[in-house]
Amino acid sequence: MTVSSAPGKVYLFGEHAVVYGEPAVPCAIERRATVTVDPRDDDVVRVVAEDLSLNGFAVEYSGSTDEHPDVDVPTPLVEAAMGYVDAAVDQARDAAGAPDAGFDITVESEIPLGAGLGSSAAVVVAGIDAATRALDVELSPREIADRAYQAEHEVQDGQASRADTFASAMGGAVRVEGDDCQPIDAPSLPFVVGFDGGSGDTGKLVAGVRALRDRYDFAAQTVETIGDIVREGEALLADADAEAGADPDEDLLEALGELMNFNHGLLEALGVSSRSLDSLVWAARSGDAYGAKLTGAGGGGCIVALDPTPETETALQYTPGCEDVFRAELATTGVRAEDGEVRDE
Ligand SMILES: Nc1ncnc2c1ncn2[C@@H]1O[C@H](COP(=O)(O)OP(=O)(O)OP(=O)(O)O)[C@@H](O)[C@H]1O
Ligand SMILES: C[C@@](O)(CCO)CC(=O)[O-]
Ligand SMILES: [Mg+2]
Repeated sequence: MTVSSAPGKVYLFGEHAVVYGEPAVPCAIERRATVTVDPRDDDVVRVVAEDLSLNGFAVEYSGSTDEHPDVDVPTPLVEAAMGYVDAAVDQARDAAGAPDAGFDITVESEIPLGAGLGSSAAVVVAGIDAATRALDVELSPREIADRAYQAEHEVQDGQASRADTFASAMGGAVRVEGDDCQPIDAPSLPFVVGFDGGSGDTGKLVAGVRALRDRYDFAAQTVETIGDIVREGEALLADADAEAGADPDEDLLEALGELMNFNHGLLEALGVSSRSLDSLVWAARSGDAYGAKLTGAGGGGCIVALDPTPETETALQYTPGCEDVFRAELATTGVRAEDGEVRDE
């Protein structure tokens, strides 16, 4: 049996624009998905994913998505829901040259689904690591990131960047621009996450931005301007030259917060915010956060704010429609074995 975990993430800046080659800075956070894999003697894949509740049903099915799942919901819904796990299994089989490998898989996760915290990337990254190790293949975190990106790309109909999967596989703060993915040094940023209880469909939201961008030059320019915000933010982080994990100074937080606010405004213009996300963003700002923005694909789910004091958490807790508030620590480790195996670096 192999067990692997991988973290979710928040975007300091740059979601959506990163899909079109602009840079982005996602940061891995200490909320993890854990995948347990037991190899089988046959070619069946059996997945237990209790968090995956469709119309109130937990999904458990056998035989990859080719066989009829044992739940009382329409097959296309289950197929859509299981897409990421299936894609991770395909990548692991491919990496091991074992197209007929069967597995019993259990997915457990602390990351709300479809809420902008990268649950899909964490499940895919942890799934590929656990399933390849179950087949006696050890991939480096970069190789896992690359395969996890292929999986997300496939499930999201060709509309995915490397950002979520790279952050989840490597941990820490990272910078992604097209195929260029690098870890970066960032101070310990005081992230506060507010969750509206909702979710958005990443593939659909990305398709919506693409349509706007194809239709209007000013939407294409908006995407480029998000890239400018990211470049400005990176320069601030580089100038601050803070040691990874050090406490950031107030000037840096103020400047980063201003850029986050600007970034949120442009995401809103691109149609990926929502009434409740906007309301959480404004609650965080009135709670004295340095800045606040939606994180991830949007449509519903989470916002991220910067505040070292408890004020933003308190303001969010008292905001109608806010289901959960928590402080998100930077996850310094990306994908890792939870079964005692030590990775060769
Ligand atoms: N615990 C889980 N068990 C099984 N599948 C999961 C789990 N968590 C996430 N997934 C898969 O990931 C999908 C959600 O991915 P999606 O990309 O829409 O949102 P996200 O990754 O949480 O947010 P974002 O991409 O905006 O950061 C779920 O529909 C499911 O297919
Ligand atoms: C919206 C998006 O930029 C981030 C989703 O967390 C999509 C992607 O990068 O694949
Ligand atoms: Mg996702």
